[in-house]
Amino acid sequence: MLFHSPPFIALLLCFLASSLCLFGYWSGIEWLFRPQADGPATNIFTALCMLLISVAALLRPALSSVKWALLLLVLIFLLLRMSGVWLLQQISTWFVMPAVITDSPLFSHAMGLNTSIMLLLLVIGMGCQLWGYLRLAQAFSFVALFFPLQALIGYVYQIPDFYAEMSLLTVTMGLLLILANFLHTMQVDPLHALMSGHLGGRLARYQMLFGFLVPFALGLLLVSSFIESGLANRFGLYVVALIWFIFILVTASAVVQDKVERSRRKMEEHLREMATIDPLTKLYNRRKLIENARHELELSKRTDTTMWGLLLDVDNFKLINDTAGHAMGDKVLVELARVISSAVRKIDHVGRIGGEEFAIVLPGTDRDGALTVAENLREKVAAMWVPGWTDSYSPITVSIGGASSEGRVTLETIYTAADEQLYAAKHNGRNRVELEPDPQPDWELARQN
Ligand SMILES: Nc1nc2c(ncn2[C@@H]2O[C@H](COP(=O)(O)OP(=O)(O)OP(=O)(O)O)[C@@H](O)[C@H]2O)c(=O)[nH]1
Repeated sequence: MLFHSPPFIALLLCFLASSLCLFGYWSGIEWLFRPQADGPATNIFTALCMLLISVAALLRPALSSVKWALLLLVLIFLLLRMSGVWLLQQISTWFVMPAVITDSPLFSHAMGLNTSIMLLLLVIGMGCQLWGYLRLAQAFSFVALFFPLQALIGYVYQIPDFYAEMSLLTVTMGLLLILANFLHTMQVDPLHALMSGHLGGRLARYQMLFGFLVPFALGLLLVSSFIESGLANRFGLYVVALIWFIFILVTASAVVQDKVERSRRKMEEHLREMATIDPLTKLYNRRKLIENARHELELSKRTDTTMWGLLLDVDNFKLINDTAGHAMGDKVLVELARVISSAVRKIDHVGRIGGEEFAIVLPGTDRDGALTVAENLREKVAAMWVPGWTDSYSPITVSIGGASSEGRVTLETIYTAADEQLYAAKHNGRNRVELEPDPQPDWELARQN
């Protein structure tokens, strides 16, 4: 399961790379800490800091005090390095390192300044992350990205000033830690907007890719002439600045676009809700219920099953309005909707199709099932408690009429039959359920006519 988590893989790789690097120092295997012969090496403290940071990030969130302690240790190393403290250089000589390394003219006690700044930004970013300031954490990682990116361009363009003492190994580990930090803070903007699956995000990702590749590739074509003219440094800086500028521009536009898209989606959702949901009871409105019922009818024809339709009407509802006011009537309707919804199955459809009239569609149900549901509903409504009405006046009751889809082809005929049963329930004294005893098929009705 852990291997499905990208930050875990990035952190593990960083952990392994830094461990191997330290092992290289200990065992005298130079290529483990100096990936290019005669090129810059990953300093022993850089490897140690990378190791501590990756361990801190890999630890479970519950071990936050250990995480803080490790980060603090790294911070102390970095501050000592940046203030040029002699002590740090001395400490490195205490490490048991083969003389072949320490005697080499290429051996350096000091971590490169660009590496120190990158690590400092990463540590601060991780601290923000632990504190819960994810956006700030992301911003620090974003700025930290500048250093390995600049070094990488330096390596490709062969401008030593650009990578200075940052080895390719340090570049890789730095990129892995930045990637892990990004993945940890993915749920907040601007990264969230950049990674969004919607059009804005997708477009921004392409823009980002080309915004990097195009200046980078053009620079690669032109850099040799600049090296000859001695202006390679300035040209390299121009390319890095250009890439950075494009990154910022694309990120900002992705955030704005994402915001616009989010509000558009919200509006669409609102409109869809308005078109299908009854605002008072939050049940389906008449239109949507009819649409669902038609769909269920077609399905029942295909699967050769029976569907039942119930019509439910509040008894003497006018009395509630006239006695306790319209607001009380609304309150009763809302409570009624809650009771009906909780009394039916998830696959049933409930809608408010008129003032105090509700309809329930019961797919795959026979007469006994429909009767059980209808009686259960009637009883539940009669036991319903609405403060201000049932405690002062009378219980609320409903009349229910029902008809089945058996032998019927259209929804209208089911509705008419159910309405007749509802009328009968009202006529026979209210607070009653009347279901058609023997649904008459259309062809029989036609024959009778
Ligand atoms: N509070 C409230 N009242 C509504 C709403 N829609 C319709 N009504 C009222 O519901 C009442 C329906 O009254 P009638 O059709 O006479 O039915 P009834 O009083 O329930 O009588 P029976 O159905 O015969 O038992 C009317 O007074 C409508 O104004 C609504 O959304 N809120």
